[in-house]
Amino acid sequence: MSAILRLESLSKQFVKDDVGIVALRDLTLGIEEAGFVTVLGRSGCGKSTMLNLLAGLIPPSSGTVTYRGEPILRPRPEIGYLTQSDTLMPWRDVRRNIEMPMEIKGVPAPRRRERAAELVERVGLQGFERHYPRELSGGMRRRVSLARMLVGDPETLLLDEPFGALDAQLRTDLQAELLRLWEGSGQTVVFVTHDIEEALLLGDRVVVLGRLGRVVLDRKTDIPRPRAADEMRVDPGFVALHKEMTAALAEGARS
Ligand SMILES: Nc1ncnc2c1ncn2[C@@H]1O[C@H](COP(=O)(O)OP(=O)(O)OP(=O)(O)O)[C@@H](O)[C@H]1O
Repeated sequence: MSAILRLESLSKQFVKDDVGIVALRDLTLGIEEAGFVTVLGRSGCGKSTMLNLLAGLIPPSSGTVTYRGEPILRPRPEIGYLTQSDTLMPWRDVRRNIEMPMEIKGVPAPRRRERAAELVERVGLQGFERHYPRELSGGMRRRVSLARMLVGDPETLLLDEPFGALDAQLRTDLQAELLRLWEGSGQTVVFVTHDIEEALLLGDRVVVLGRLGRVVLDRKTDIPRPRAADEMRVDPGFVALHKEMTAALAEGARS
């Protein structure tokens, strides 16, 4: 397997009030280029810590994280990261939030405008360019965050429960939009969730993490796309995978 991202014997320990908290212990995982991998795990098993390490936001306590064979020591422009909570700037409107990564890179204003307009269209926010985050719904804010992540054309996308706080219908819509944006793009996606159905509907490979990031199950799913949730729920193959994931999550919580 040619892994674009590789975690090798990775451990992460935090220190809080002089007490060590182990978040990940000895995690080894390779992520293939252009694939859609979902990482499934209960709350607290170290999923966000793993993404923060992949994003180069925090250093490992031991072990290595590499991207195309190079150690990840700081955030890289090739890797986009969509965190669980909103990090939009409240004082910037939609367009200027989307333009922000380009501003940091020093892209000239006309090019920024043009690129932001493309992204606004891709995520379906036409007409809202001059709105501020507080004037948008939760789903729209997620779209802005998605657009801001995509604006620099990252090769790899890290998404941390990006649609967790949304209602079921909106979540389904945004999942479909994400797949539409990803399909044929050649981008590598690592999508973290604690929802089994979401993991199976989106990923081609599901990695189930247990306590301290232990890999309990690592499974290629081979479910043909498109995958409609209502059809999948009655599909025997999907139901069997769902059961397998449920058992893996339960096992991960035990040990
Ligand atoms: N900055 C930090 N300082 C101290 N402890 C931390 C820090 N970040 C994470 N932890 C601890 O590391 C463990 C793993 O946390 P992490 O956020 O990675 O889990 P998670 O699987 O993403 O959880 P959730 O699904 O609830 O977001 C937890 O015990 C958490 O309290």
